[in-house]
Amino acid sequence: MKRSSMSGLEQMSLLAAGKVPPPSIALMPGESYGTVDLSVKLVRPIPTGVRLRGEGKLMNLSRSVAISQGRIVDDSGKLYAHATCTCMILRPS
Ligand SMILES: CC(C)(COP(=O)(O)OP(=O)(O)OC[C@H]1O[C@@H](n2cnc3c(N)ncnc32)[C@H](O)[C@@H]1OP(=O)(O)O)[C@@H](O)C(=O)NCCC(=O)NCCSC(=O)Cc1ccccc1
Repeated sequence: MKRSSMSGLEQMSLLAAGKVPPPSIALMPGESYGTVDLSVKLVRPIPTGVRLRGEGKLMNLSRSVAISQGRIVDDSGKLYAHATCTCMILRPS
């Protein structure tokens, strides 16, 4: 069956992958992060065959928590989905 749009899970995966810049760019050697929360809003179906762009921004970085936002847009800037992600910074003890 030929599909005309992406599933919610596919869109979420795209957003999760696109939660760029990941907190890792702000991490020191030896540090890592774990995703605590990922909130996704799918505002219109994504048709197949459309070129999309994933955009991400690190909104805030505290000692223990990184908050980033991501969005999926097409070439004209039309918004398809956006997400907010909260990650815990994990430091070696
Ligand atoms: C339907 C709603 C949740 C709410 O919209 P509303 O508050 O009623 O606002 P409004 O009417 O202003 O429309 C806003 C934009 O949405 C578009 N559109 C609206 N209805 C339909 C439709 N029946 N079919 C296609 N497109 C529709 C509409 O053209 C407009 O886009 P445009 O400005 O012309 O480019 C919308 O945000 C949406 O489809 N999100 C993505 C959901 C998704 O992909 N989930 C992934 C899992 S798949 C799933 O869940 C199954 C499912 C898929 C689609 C629908 C139902 C079930």
